[in-house]
Amino acid sequence: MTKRISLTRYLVEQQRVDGHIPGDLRLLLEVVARSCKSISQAVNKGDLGGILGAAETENVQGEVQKQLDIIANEVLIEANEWGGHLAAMASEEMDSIYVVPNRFPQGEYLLMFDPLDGSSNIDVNVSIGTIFSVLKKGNDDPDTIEPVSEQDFLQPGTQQVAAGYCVYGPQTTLVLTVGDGVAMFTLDREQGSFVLTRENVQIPADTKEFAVNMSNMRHWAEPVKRYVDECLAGKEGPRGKDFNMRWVASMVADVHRILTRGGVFLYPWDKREPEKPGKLRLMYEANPMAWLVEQAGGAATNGHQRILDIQPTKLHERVSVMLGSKNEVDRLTSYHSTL
Ligand SMILES: O=P(O)(O)OC[C@H]1O[C@](O)(COP(=O)(O)O)[C@@H](O)[C@@H]1O
Ligand SMILES: [Mg+2]
Ligand SMILES: [Mg+2]
Repeated sequence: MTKRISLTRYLVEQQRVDGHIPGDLRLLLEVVARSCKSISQAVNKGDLGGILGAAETENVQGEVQKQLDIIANEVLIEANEWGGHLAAMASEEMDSIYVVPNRFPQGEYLLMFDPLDGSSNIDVNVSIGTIFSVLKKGNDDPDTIEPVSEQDFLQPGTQQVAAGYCVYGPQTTLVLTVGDGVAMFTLDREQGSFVLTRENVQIPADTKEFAVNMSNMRHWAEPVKRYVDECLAGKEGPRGKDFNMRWVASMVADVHRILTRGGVFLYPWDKREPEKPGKLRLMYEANPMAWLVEQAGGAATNGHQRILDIQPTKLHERVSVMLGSKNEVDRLTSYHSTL
């Protein structure tokens, strides 16, 4: 029988044997994983838990919140605030940062999350997830301790010390990187623990599968139109091969498929709201996914710049996203520089 490695053991090994993460970060990630387990339980209850449907509120982005958006946000805040490893948190569902109250032990990390990604899929029983990213508070000098502010969060994705997501689908799977490749853990519901099921995940450099919301095609910029047109032209077109298309409308599920079997995911800028760089949020959607994809040998760009190099200017900053199989992302980048 093959040895089962729990998430806890994997993290201990990352800390002790490989020296990749400090003890504080390990404990923080365990709390995040426990929160995902609770969210998974709430998600699984569905109608039985009375938690489906919209809440009567909007988030800072003007999107109608679902009850589960709010529940997942509360689970993450409540579980993490007393853990002792965090200075502050930020979420898609909160206008500004949440500073850990000083009645709780303080830590040096900053946790950001999209508590429930793919909200439009909650009520129709399609995969959804939680995305998270961990940064270190910039100022470590104990003599000049300043209160944590939004400014502390505005670090490029290259500064992440851990990132991942948990997808609530037919299985609940937590996917994680601490900068040492990508590992996947499946929730064993009977045992109540995450078990390592894939290590050293690799995205093939080439693919025949793309993911994009085609209904927006008429709004896209020329380079994206060209790329998708060429995929659609199939064997008879310049690519000389047929492509398949998938669009779950939950970024977690689409990225999970790409990490599992390759592909390319696009949520590009479009002219419906030309002043916004894109729909997805840089800090807690694009950055963690971009790091996971790069750690698996793929690439992630906004068309002009590597996503992880973008210097954020605000917490809820948006970004155009193209990520996945490296050769496809490189092709998209080249189309942006020539058109
Ligand atoms: O409905 P659209 O326009 O295709 O958008 C789908 C995209 O929006 C998102 O749902 C945004 O996430 P939230 O549900 O967290 O707002 C992505 O997960 C997904 O890729
Ligand atoms: Mg989201
Ligand atoms: Mg969300």
